[in-house]
Amino acid sequence: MTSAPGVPFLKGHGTENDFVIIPDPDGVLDLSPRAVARLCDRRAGIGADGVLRVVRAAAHPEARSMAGDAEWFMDYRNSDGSVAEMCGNGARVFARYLERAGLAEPGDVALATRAGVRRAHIAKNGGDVTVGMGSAELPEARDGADGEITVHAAGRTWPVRKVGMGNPHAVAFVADLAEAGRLLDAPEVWPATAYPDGVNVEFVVARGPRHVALRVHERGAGETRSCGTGACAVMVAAARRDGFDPREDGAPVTYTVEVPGGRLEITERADGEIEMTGPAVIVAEGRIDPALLA
Ligand SMILES: N[C@@H](CCC[C@H](N)C(=O)O)C(=O)O
Repeated sequence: MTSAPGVPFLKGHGTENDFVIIPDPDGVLDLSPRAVARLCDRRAGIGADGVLRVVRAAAHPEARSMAGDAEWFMDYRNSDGSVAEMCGNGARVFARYLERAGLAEPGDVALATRAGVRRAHIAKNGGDVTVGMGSAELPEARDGADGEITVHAAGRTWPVRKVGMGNPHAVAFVADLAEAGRLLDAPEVWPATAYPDGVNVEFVVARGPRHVALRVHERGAGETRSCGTGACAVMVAAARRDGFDPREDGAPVTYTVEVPGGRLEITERADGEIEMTGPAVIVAEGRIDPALLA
């Protein structure tokens, strides 16, 4: 019996942030930025916000040092082919893939990412996945000599809170999510020097006590239906705005973060660690025509 031609893939999503998953345990695939962009093209490719390549940590130069702590490396790429440090929704879908492929049991699994080792907990029977997202970096809102950081979209301007979740975020509180307009282009953040490597921008409204909703424009992907790291950045910015700081309060705080594609529960613990819980679904699997990867 001969095996079917093409490169195996799966398609999955977490709160409708969708991914092409490519198992490549030995790290032999040459996944160029062009190939990633073609895979993610919603008309000429499979279509996705990003690619999750599943590589044994020991087989990847960027992850080898983590191989003692995590067997699998999440090689995440944005839909334009660029590399990002971390993807929160992707981490849940990655864990779900490991479970489905028999590479991890329901329960705890460690994942190597470019932002470091992250620990996930996979609930039984296809239930939610929780990921330990690390702690947030919250520099002062003011950016040194450059003054206040602002974001501009649809002819309006808002101040932003700068938050690092392994990757960069600019969080703007708005009165209405529609104020940001259609977000066909990346919102402009000033000064550009505040984010030398580009930025993910979140617009946020309050929905109730410890309950917010967001829209996001992702670096390298455009407006998406959800962003896990973005939701964590928003949760921390909202918590500080509401007067919660678990490290000082000595008590955890949990927020519900609504995204266009669903909802996430996010807790900041007293030690600063942020835990995000949400769905992770695999919807299809198949084979990629090698011409698409050329
Ligand atoms: N959708 C992701 C974030 C993906 C990376 C981001 N676009 C970046 O370039 O930093 C998430 O769920 O966190």
